[in-house]
Amino acid sequence: MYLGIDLGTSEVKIVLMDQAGKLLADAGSALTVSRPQPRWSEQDPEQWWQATGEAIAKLRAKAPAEFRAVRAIGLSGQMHGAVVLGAQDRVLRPAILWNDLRSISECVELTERAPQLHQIAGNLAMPGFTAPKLLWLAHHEPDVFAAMQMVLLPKDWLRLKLTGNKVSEPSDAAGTLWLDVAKRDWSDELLTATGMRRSHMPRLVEGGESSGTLLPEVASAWGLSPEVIVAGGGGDGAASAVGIGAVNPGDGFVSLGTSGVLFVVNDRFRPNPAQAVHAFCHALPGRWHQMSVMLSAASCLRWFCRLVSVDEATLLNEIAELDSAALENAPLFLPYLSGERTPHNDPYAQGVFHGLSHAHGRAALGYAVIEGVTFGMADGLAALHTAGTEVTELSLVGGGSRSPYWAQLIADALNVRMVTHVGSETGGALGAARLAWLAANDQPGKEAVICAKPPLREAFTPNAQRHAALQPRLAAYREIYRCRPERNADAALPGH
Ligand SMILES: Nc1ncnc2c1ncn2[C@@H]1O[C@H](COP(=O)(O)OP(=O)(O)O)[C@@H](O)[C@H]1O
Ligand SMILES: O=C(CO)[C@@H](O)[C@H](O)COP(=O)(O)O
Repeated sequence: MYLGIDLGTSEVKIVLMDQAGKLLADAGSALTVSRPQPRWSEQDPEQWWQATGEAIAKLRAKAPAEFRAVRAIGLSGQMHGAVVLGAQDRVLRPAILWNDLRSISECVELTERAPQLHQIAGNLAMPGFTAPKLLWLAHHEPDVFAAMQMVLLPKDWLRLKLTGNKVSEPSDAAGTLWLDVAKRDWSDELLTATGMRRSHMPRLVEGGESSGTLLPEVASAWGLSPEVIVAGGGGDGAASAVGIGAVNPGDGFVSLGTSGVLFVVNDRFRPNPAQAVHAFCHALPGRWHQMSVMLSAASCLRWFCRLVSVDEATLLNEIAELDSAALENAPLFLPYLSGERTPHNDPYAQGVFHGLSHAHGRAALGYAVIEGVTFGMADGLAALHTAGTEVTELSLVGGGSRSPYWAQLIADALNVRMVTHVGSETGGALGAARLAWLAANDQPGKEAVICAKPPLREAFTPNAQRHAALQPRLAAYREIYRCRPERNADAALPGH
């Protein structure tokens, strides 16, 4: 048996997978995000650890005998977050998350300090990434920066709690802006630009390699053997890719989680910073990927559902009842509730409802929300096209993949066949379990078996008529962003 733990933004999700790759059980425990100042986004790592313990207890109760047979654990997690450790591995402040936008001017500074940044890291400096956060700390919390001995990514901090080892792996490390992405190793030049050294960084293993075994006290608390291996794992994008078998060049998926991701596998490092496309390492050796990232995707739906006191499934049913005239006349929505990365790299971008009238009820507004997120994905796909990447089929993963209506809308808007697989909604957790299986297995040819595509659940073929009908609305959506008000001077981010 293998466990996959995905430290998401809204939830820790854990899956139990058997030795045939079948999902036996899953469990989760919710997380909250703290926003103590505008544009800040933080979580207390202790909350991650507590939620992981709760989810483990739920999972063990569901399948006690199978749980005891776990041989290896894989980790997946929200990327880019900075967990700053001092002496004795003490956490010095709340973790600064991937959707935190405080380090805007530090991105400009970092780009000036490291002119080679785009070539080495393959990405624009964006406030969500880890390196600018540390420059911000140096400027605003110099005592914390001076006491810092190590920076860990969120899932790698969980690993420290599980194994006592400070280890990361290339797929998540690529999102720090400290990695030489082509070489899959830390870059001394980029570290120096942030006032850091290699000794501040964890050791690197590949995602399907062992990073250590469970600490005896954790093994005993969880009822597992201390010989259980913890695999390198992956950032949640790369781990989700492993979970749905997107492991060969050209394979890709769309993730509708808190964030929105369009991910395509490459056989080599293919940076294209001009379009704010991310170019990172895959969780499997010798492979990279390009990715467009929306800072708010299904989280826009959650936000709207809370505002109008309805759950997602009910709202989506109401949306499905709208006729074509109602869809054509629905308001437009810009999903930039926490700025945007691809294609704008604009932390100042804001959400908009446009074109409201007395005729609109919550279903029309709800439609506008999911359509706006879908148009954000269409922009992401256009950015990947400019970066030379073409796709004909994409898997859909994450919480948003529970809605067949939304899957069809994405197929129609992107003009790409969308598919869901068994386990699609579990996102990175399934991929983490597969990486654990890889780490615990030394059979030749194991990757083709372990990382195969899971059974197909549903396919959504693009409807040409609907694609055409959506084009004027997509054009208007793009125009509304172009009409945004002037921002202040430090909005001059690279690529913006
Ligand atoms: N039935 C549904 N249809 C569409 N979206 C849904 C549904 N149920 C939940 N969601 C959305 O899924 C999102 C959570 O997805 P998840 O992949 O768990 O996110 P994360 O990994 O960021 O924690 C929420 O924003 C929620 O609104
Ligand atoms: O910033 C990114 C990828 O670059 C996000 O994908 C985070 O990794 C958070 O993911 P979710 O919580 O939405 O799964």
